[in-house]
Amino acid sequence: MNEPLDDAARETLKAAGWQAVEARDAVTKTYRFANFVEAFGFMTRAAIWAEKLNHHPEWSNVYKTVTVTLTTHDTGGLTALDAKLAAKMDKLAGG
Ligand SMILES: C[C@H](O)[C@H](O)[C@H]1CNC2=NC(N)=NC(=O)C2=N1
Repeated sequence: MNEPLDDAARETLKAAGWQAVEARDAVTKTYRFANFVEAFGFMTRAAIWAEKLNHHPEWSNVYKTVTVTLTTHDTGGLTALDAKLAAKMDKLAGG
């Protein structure tokens, strides 16, 4: 779980719309929802999963958009935990 993410898993993230962040080993995605309640509902559900996985996003919300950055702080880069949380968030966002 704590090894750097392999190339295949990085490709999977890219294909799912997660973009590489410049100057650090992280990925980012902006979700756009119908309204603020949908956006905040997503964050609430994602937060419960993040706590369950003990893996937490860097994120921000402006009205109906939620911008998420994922990386593993303990290792300073992407790991399987980020791939797992990314997939979970995509599912919760309906994607
Ligand atoms: C002690 C605890 O397991 C760690 O601080 C966890 C909590 N959540 C985390 N979240 C993320 N994104 N990266 C981490 O390295 C991390 N570490």
